[in-house]
Amino acid sequence: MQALPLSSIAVTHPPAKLNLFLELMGKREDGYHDIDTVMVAIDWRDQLRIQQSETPGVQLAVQWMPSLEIVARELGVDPDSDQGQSLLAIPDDSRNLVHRALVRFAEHFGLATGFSCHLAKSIPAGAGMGGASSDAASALLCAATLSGIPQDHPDLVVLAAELGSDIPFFLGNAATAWTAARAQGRGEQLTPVALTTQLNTVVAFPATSLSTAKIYSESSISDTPQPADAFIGALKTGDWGSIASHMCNRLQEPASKIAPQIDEILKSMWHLGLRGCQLTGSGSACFGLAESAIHATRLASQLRNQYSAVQQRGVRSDADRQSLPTARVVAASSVLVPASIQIE
Ligand SMILES: C[C@@](CO)(OP(=O)(O)O)[C@H](O)COP(=O)(O)OP(=O)(O)OC[C@H]1O[C@@H](n2ccc(N)nc2=O)[C@H](O)[C@@H]1O
Ligand SMILES: Nc1ncnc2c1ncn2[C@@H]1O[C@H](COP(=O)(O)OP(=O)(O)O)[C@@H](O)[C@H]1O
Repeated sequence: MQALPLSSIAVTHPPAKLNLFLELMGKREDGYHDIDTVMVAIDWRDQLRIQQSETPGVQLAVQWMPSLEIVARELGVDPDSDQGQSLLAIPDDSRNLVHRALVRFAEHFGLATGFSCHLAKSIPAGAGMGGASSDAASALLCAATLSGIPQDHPDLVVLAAELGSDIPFFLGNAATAWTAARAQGRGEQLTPVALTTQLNTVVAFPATSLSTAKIYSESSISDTPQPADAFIGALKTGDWGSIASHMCNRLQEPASKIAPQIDEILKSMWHLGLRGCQLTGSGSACFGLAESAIHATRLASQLRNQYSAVQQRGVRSDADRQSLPTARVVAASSVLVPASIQIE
């Protein structure tokens, strides 16, 4: 394969993920936990545009979609406040996983050229939705396409696992078209899981970001950890009620101690009729399953109305925020077709 001309732009739409099941199997000596999790990619997506540049190095520009103001309003935060900054300020330097992924890619493959990219964020950060990991996996695949390196080059998986535990899942989702996968080890040992039905979810992101490392450090391991087998059995039936009743997330307890609004949001989701309501990953986003895509859209709109009523009453103190949380709410389905890379 040949590198594409420098004028080519690779465009793709990295999806978010939800952890339908997450159990902690044990603590490891390297500071990580052995986990058993089942993740599904959903159609809540960022947008990434990458072009090669003559000079080495990575230039990254980041913005929110549809705009910073609209996302801040949905979250009920002032974008200039400390809370707004902590939720909405996405790094555009080497702290961004896209930047790190492209630098590692260029080093590893000995490229003389660099990359210039534009990342439009929609997936909340620090939400347990894997947005940064998905962006990084897409960046590796776009860089490979532009540089004439096959998408199934085995070194890409190695680079992905070095960059973060969740990145191999997104690489597999985009490169080999799986929608759901079981992830074991620290998250990098993947087995695709066939979905027999589309899952329809409502996802709510409370206006708070949680650190993955902090949530793991506050977690505890059950005396009798349950592997994902029974959950995967339920998933294979395609019956959303049975799937919902086998879901669990061992990180929910430590996350809701740090962010009590998680419990409030889960309660309001349950009252609306969503099932299997739980935290995704290390949070703070919560989700529940709905019977159909239409049902999910209707419930998402009802939930959004509840939270916007809270915002219109002008509730702003921290205590009020906890008892009457605000959240960004989206109806999202499991993706049937992975994000392709278009060349412009
Ligand atoms: C919890 C999960 C569930 O899918 O997702 P998120 O909530 O982050 O989206 C993942 O395990 C997160 O994976 P990822 O976000 O890639 O984590 P990493 O960057 O590899 O690790 C961040 C930190 O989390 C802790 N960590 C991570 C993974 C793991 N299996 N055990 C851990 O103890 C470690 O302290 C590590 O330093
Ligand atoms: N491309 C990116 N998009 C969003 N956040 C990023 C990105 N790269 C690095 N970050 C940083 O990583 C943090 C967590 O990323 P995210 O994937 O949202 O976390 P998680 O899924 O673990 O909750 C963010 O708070 C942000 O500071």
